[in-house]
Amino acid sequence: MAASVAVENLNPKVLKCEYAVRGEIVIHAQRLQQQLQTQPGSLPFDEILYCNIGNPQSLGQQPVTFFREVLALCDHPCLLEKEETKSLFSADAISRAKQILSSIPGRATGAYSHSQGIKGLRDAIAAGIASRDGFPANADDIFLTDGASPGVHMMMQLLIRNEKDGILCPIPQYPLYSASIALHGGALVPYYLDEKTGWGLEISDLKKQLEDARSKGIDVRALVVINPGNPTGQVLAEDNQYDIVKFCKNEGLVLLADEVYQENIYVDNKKFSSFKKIARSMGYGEDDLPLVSFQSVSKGYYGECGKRGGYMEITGFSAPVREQIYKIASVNLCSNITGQILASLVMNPPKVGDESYASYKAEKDGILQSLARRAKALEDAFNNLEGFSCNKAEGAMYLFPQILLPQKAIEAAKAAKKAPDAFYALRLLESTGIVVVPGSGFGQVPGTWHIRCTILPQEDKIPAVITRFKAFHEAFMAEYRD
Ligand SMILES: Cc1ncc(COP(=O)(O)O)c(CN[C@@H]2CONC2=O)c1O
Repeated sequence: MAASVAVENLNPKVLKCEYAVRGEIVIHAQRLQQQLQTQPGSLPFDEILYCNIGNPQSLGQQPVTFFREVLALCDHPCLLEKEETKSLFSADAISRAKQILSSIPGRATGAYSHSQGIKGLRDAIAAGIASRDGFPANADDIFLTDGASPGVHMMMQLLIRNEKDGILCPIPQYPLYSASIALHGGALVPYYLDEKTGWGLEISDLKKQLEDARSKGIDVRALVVINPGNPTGQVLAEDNQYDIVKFCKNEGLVLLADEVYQENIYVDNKKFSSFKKIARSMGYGEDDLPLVSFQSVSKGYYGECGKRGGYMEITGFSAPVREQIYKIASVNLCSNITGQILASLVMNPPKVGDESYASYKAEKDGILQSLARRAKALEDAFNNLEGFSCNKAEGAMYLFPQILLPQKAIEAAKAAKKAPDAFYALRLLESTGIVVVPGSGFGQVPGTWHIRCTILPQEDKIPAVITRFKAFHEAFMAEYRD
């Protein structure tokens, strides 16, 4: 009897979905890692260096002490009754844990919470947003989520009715968006970031793509903006943000603002401004623009990917629509409480005068300054490789260099039935153990080839990464130079 479940009879939306950040190159890397364990010395390298995913703590980054102190105390409240705790935990972590527990019904971190998240934590996050932006924020607009990803899925689920509903997405884009649009059966409407202008976003191109989609009967519902950008690392200029807000308002689009890298800014001439702040500073209020802002505990200087914390702040939607969003959130009952607590800490870190402020600030600055140095070192190294051109990583956690591959390499890739950048990434992995993601996984201007490499290997490993990468690339080019 034929298998009752086979690829042939699965949901075609699942089959259409792709997520390259953990795709074929990573799966091959995991096989090689297995081989290193069972057959040491059998490969031309002794470790796999995962530069495919923005997962800082998997590469040695340490968590922020204050955040972990508070989480530990919240998860084991009886510690707060013990005298010795005062010698092990900072006074402000103890008081913050008590404050958080008092906002949790029954002080029970093991209980389901409100489906938008614990009200007291949402109050704290709203206060943090207001302090960041200088404009009010409302706890009832906040939905705490298990990372930003589920929030993105919820909004796609809400907005996409059928294949005629389109979502404007940047190309290159973080493939959560293309994957979620595919899973929900919608249409991805691309707008190209301009590599020549440092991945700038041209409103004229947005307009052209929107009109082109509408002419084909696509009802474009929303515009996704990732700022700072993944994989491109650009930080939008404020005047560009003003234009984007105006565009969404004029065209009746929901603005989906992915701001998970808001703390990852490495250049002095750019700073992060939330789209909420931009919209409010333009005088746009609740009735002018439907805006969803996504934040996460996975990035920044905290890098707490595995704790699965984050939120979406929803403004500019009518009460009946908000009820539908609440209903979707309620189906999953609630997000995990540890992630909720951490999201409230990330948005309300120690302040000047707090006992932990000095150590917290030293940890935060140390991590961000090191990330900036690593970004610069890798950017310079890539720009010194034949055929590479790499824009500056102004923010986020990635470099996305373009590679001019020789025709012979492109033909070899074709013979291997692989995209040229995937062919390159596979050869890089097999020669050096370095795992990057092919640009094909993010989308790129047709005929151009890129790779995405994180800036996350610990700083003392960066010279070895550069040396190994350079040696591989020189050999690859010698093999395939036209
Ligand atoms: C732009 C962007 N949005 C949302 C997410 C989802 O994060 P959480 O669900 O963890 O909050 C990521 C994760 N970054 C992926 C994961 O690591 N590398 C990446 O490109 C991201 O880069």
